[in-house]
Amino acid sequence: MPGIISKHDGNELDTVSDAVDDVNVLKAKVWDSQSEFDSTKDKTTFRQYETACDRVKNFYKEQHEKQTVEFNIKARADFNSRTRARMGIWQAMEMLDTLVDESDPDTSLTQIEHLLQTAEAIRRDGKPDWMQVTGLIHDLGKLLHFFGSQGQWDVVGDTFIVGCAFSDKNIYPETFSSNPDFHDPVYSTKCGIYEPNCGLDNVMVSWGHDEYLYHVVKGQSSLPDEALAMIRYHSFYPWHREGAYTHLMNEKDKKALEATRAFNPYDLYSKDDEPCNAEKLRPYYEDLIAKFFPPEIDW
Ligand SMILES: O[C@H]1[C@H](O)[C@@H](O)[C@H](O)[C@@H](O)[C@H]1O
Ligand SMILES: [Fe+2]
Ligand SMILES: [Fe+2]
Repeated sequence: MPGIISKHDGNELDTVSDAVDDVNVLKAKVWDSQSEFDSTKDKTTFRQYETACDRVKNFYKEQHEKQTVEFNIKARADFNSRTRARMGIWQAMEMLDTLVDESDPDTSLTQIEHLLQTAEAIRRDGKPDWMQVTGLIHDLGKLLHFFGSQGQWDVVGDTFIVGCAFSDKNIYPETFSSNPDFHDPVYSTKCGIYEPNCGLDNVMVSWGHDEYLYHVVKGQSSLPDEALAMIRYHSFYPWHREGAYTHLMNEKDKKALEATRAFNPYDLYSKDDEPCNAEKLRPYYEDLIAKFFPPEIDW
């Protein structure tokens, strides 16, 4: 009977794709442990969500409940409907500095510190100019918080895909059961509203600082595609670290994944580096910024 055959095939395919996912997780972990970034650090002390404080736990509970397909469509429409500000990169960094990120268990330093620590770690490893600038700007999308966001749940934190089943590779996966999409007959299926292997350009990654900054930077800088991938996916841990959502990837995304993984250690493990001297570093980074950006851009 065709029904039985297709069900049987489907199950086998699911098992194979789960196995592929598991291999990807292992690869990501091996890659991470071998990454050339500071081998003296104990990397197991970062991202400890089980033992994180209530501030972090409450943040994700709210985010996982409120990031629905409906919200994501509205957020993108709102983004396209207006320009929020016009300013240069350094000014944007200064503006962001007052934000304290509620989702982050690993740093209580200011955002400017985190941006400089990331860029400096990349620079110390002798990586190219464009990657240093990417480190310097990668979290500037958190400016959304000053541009009418509803809270922090639509700005910071790890990202995931909406419109298809929430992966259990997300942190606190049980909290998705409070999201109305969790019970939706289409959104709760493996591919949901998407075609298998449709490519991540064609899916909605939960709205926040990554997606926002990606769109801001794309048309207004000369940064390469790898930099855009690093910006767009740096919070997409279930994908770049845990190997989830591979069934939605296409060929192009393989390069994006490689770039994102190359960037991640600098973002994450620089969080306990010594604080930087912003005014001393400023001339160096202003020169770099000028190589890739005009003096002011639309936000
Ligand atoms: O808490 C952090 C923080 O908000 C980062 O900016 C984001 O990129 C990470 O994914 C998240 O875990
Ligand atoms: Fe980030
Ligand atoms: Fe960051």
